[in-house]
Amino acid sequence: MSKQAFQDYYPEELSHCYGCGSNNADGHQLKSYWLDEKQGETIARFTPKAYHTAIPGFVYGGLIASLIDCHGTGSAAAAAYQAQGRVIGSAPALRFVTGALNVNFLAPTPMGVELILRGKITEVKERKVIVEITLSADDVVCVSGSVIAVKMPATMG
Ligand SMILES: CCCCCCCC(=O)SCCNC(=O)CCNC(=O)[C@H](O)C(C)(C)COP(=O)(O)OP(=O)(O)OC[C@H]1O[C@@H](n2cnc3c(N)ncnc32)[C@H](O)[C@@H]1OP(=O)(O)O
Repeated sequence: MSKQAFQDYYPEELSHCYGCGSNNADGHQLKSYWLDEKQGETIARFTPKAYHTAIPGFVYGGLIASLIDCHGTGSAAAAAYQAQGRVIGSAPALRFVTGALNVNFLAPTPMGVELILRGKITEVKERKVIVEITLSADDVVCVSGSVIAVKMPATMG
């Protein structure tokens, strides 16, 4: 696993994201890493707080969607650097936003355990990266999803 999170390379001015920005004290501050860079596999971990409850004992689906979203866009940025043979974080910055987010809730996600997000890069183009993601709790895949990440338009930053 890589030591530094992809989000740690985001510049200060782009680190306010509710899902993964280190400058957002009220956000989730999700951190994503390479699990196996050669295979295009990434990982993130998150333990929901009590207020992330949907029904007592189970995690709110909107939280799960945002974790998949940010693990996807972070993984996309890392994959884009990799595809260009560049060191992650080097200038000019490569940043991705969500073009499309698909989430399938396969089984209820229990509260009280660490959730594991695994990403697999399935397509890398100059302006678009697709990441397939699963979310597991206690080794059970509770959610699958995908993110179509598109290079951040100049109008956004
Ligand atoms: C910096 C870190 C930030 C972390 C971000 C965290 C995640 C977020 O919450 S981001 C905020 C939510 N997202 C947004 O607000 C984005 C708003 N949308 C936009 O700005 C634009 O529609 C944008 C950038 C997604 C696409 O722009 P557009 O000019 O249409 O892209 P374009 O260059 O034509 O398309 C590139 C590729 O993406 C595909 N694509 C674009 N949008 C979509 C979509 N909605 N669904 C599927 N595919 C899409 C195109 O088909 C094209 O694919 P291909 O190359 O295979 O033909």
